[in-house]
Amino acid sequence: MTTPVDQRFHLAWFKSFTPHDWRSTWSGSEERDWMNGDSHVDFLQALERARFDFLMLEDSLMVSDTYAGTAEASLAQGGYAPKGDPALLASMLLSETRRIGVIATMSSTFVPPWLLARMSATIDHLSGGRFGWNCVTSSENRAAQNFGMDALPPHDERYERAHEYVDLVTQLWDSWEDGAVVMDEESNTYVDHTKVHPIHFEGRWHRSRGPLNLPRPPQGHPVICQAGGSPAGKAFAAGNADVLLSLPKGLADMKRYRDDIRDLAEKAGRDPDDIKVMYIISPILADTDDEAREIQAAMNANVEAGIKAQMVNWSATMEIDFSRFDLDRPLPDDATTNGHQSTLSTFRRFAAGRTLREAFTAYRTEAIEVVGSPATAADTLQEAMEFVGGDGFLVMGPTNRRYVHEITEGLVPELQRRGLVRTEYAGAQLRDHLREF
Ligand SMILES: Cc1cc2nc3c(=O)[nH]c(=O)nc-3n(C[C@H](O)[C@H](O)[C@H](O)COP(=O)(O)O)c2cc1C
Repeated sequence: MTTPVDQRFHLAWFKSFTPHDWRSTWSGSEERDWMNGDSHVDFLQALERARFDFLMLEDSLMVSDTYAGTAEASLAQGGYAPKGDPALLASMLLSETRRIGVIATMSSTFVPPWLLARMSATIDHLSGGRFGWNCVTSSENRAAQNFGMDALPPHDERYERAHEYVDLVTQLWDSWEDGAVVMDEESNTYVDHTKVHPIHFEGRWHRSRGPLNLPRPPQGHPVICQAGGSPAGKAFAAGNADVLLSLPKGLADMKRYRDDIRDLAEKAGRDPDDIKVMYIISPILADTDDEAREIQAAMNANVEAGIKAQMVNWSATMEIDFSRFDLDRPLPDDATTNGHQSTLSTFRRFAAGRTLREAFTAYRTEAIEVVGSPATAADTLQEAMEFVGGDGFLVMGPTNRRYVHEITEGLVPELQRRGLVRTEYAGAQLRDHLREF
């Protein structure tokens, strides 16, 4: 008898702790009240009812003034700042849910490793093992200047430092043996000191004596997430991450990217099945395919506003002033970044032979277009996973309640009926969800 192949894939959502969708007709009180966290709680509970693996909270550590040399456009847009601390929000959200995981972004370039190890271990304890760290090396000199540096270290050096950083953080998590807390009243011993070890870490970039001052986290090591796309970024991710957020476009690229990561992981001595590659989607859903196409057309109608928003956003992450460029000419060859290099190189390939206006009009962050009724959208996702081989999708879209429910109450039940996503959590911790299939 042959065992049926488990076709299931993973679902997660990407969000910022910002007034995310404040311009939408359907944002409700979110535009004013986002800072108290309540709407995020509702949002995460909806994702948990739909049995998502996790919510990923992005972060950046600055107010950008790259676009036209002023913070005006960036602050007016309200997309990059204001922004709250995602790890603190994660802690609140996890206390209001029971099974779903939350991954928060923290920078290996700016946060001292001992602090990061402690904060993530604390949240992992508070949540019974449902926390993850999105390990980024950060992308902006403006952020570096908030931490007393003149500029960021160069791109590839940041990944070298990050390798060492993860090694150090992992050793700190392991500095308490499992079972160090004995709570033995007879010998009046809460912690057995022979099971708690300094690490005496002496690296090229980082030093720490250790040990950490709290027991090993429930997951041992909280889940590590990464989104590197450059050669240095991919090597780092393949060696260290449990889950990858990726930017490839189209089925062939998606498959190539995943195969590449799995190869690199194997070369690093890891089981490739321990790494899940998630692809970005922004489904446009409606009762019928025609209606969904109409919504898409209406969304695309305001081209100029969309281009401006994209340029302001990328000016912030890449620290390239896109306002300098003539929209009716191609992207200049000398536009380079010390920030998101793979994002720029993907866009450069896409923009070849197009004016900037044409390129920005046609470019989408999503890996594949998902437009239609829940059944059509489910077909698209199913076919993509059959072609690529796994591992799942990261929804990046407006987080007003209406859109969230279209996904969680419309698309997900359709995927569940087809046996393509889970209907119940099998495990209690975030890594259990990721390794369930
Ligand atoms: C889905 C996704 C989410 C990301 N989130 C963040 C983030 O929250 N903070 C950050 O500084 N960088 C973030 N990045 C940028 C990545 O860490 C990385 O710098 C970028 O993908 C470019 O890869 P590279 O550094 O290897 O060139 C994200 C990238 C992707 C694709």
